[in-house]
Amino acid sequence: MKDQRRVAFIGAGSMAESILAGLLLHNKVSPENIFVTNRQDEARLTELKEKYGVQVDLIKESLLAEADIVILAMKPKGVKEAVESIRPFTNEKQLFLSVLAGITTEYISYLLDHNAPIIRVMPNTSSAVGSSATVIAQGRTVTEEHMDVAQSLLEAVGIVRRVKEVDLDAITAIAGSGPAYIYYLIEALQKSAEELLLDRELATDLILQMVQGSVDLLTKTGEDPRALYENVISPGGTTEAGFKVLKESQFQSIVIECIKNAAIRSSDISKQISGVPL
Ligand SMILES: NC(=O)C1=CN([C@@H]2O[C@H](COP(=O)(O)OP(=O)(O)OC[C@H]3O[C@@H](n4cnc5c(N)ncnc54)[C@H](O)[C@@H]3O)[C@@H](O)[C@H]2O)C=CC1
Ligand SMILES: O=C(O)[C@@H]1CCC=N1
Repeated sequence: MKDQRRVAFIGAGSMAESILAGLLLHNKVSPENIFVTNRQDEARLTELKEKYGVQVDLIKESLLAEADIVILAMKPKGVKEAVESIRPFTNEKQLFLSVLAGITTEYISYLLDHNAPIIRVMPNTSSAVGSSATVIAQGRTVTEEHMDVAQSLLEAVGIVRRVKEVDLDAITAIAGSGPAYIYYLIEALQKSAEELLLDRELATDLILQMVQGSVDLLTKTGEDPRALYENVISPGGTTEAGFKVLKESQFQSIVIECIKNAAIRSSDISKQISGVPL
């Protein structure tokens, strides 16, 4: 069902665009009810207006006056300046969603200086095609009804799970940053195909279907990844030869380190910017 609430995006970068594109693609909110602002980049706002038909304005007062739901989508380091710039035009009836990595609901509450409900959200860029793996976590003054509103809105851009805010650093590292790691792996597969003199277009078609098919098999069988990769490895065969290199270079340990480092960064952002670790 279409949501009649008016949604204002504060920040007009790649994450804001992914979410608004997903909301429009799934007809969840009409373009007349989506308002977008940013710090000062008028050309970017015009680009979004032309591409999606959304309402844009550099002047935050009129934009905020119209909004039922405010989505904070600037970089974490810009949160103080951004929230201070909108604070006079906000009120406790508005529902705030923050997609900012590492920024706690308590800190946003402190910046707003009132008790508006704030839900911390961690989506990913697959929102643009309705395939995000999104979580929502309840801030202090958030009710179940607010959570239902956020869930229903964000389900237009993918699956939504409710979690505790304390788990956000780990989830940010896995599901928020995760697409970048998967694309990096896909790029490595493309580079291998190139070194093996395969046609790039053919290789890309095969790689993408292979990745998609692997996810489909996992999902449809409910098997452990281990059972499925063991099925692929024929003794003395090609996969075993490939795996030898992965194991020698401790591929899984490297991935685990990568995710832990991203989670530490999320927690460090909290400490550096808000000084209030959760
Ligand atoms: N890119 C991603 O895959 C994901 C990003 N996020 C979070 O989304 C947020 C935005 O990330 P991106 O879109 O990648 O960044 P971006 O750099 O593409 O966009 C940031 C936007 O915020 C605007 N902005 C900066 N200061 C502002 C101010 N004072 N008032 C209004 N707007 C202001 C900028 O003009 C720009 O439009 C970050 O906090 C990030 O942690 C969360 C999940 C995934
Ligand atoms: O790299 C970042 O900090 C953001 C948060 C998750 C994905 N991108």
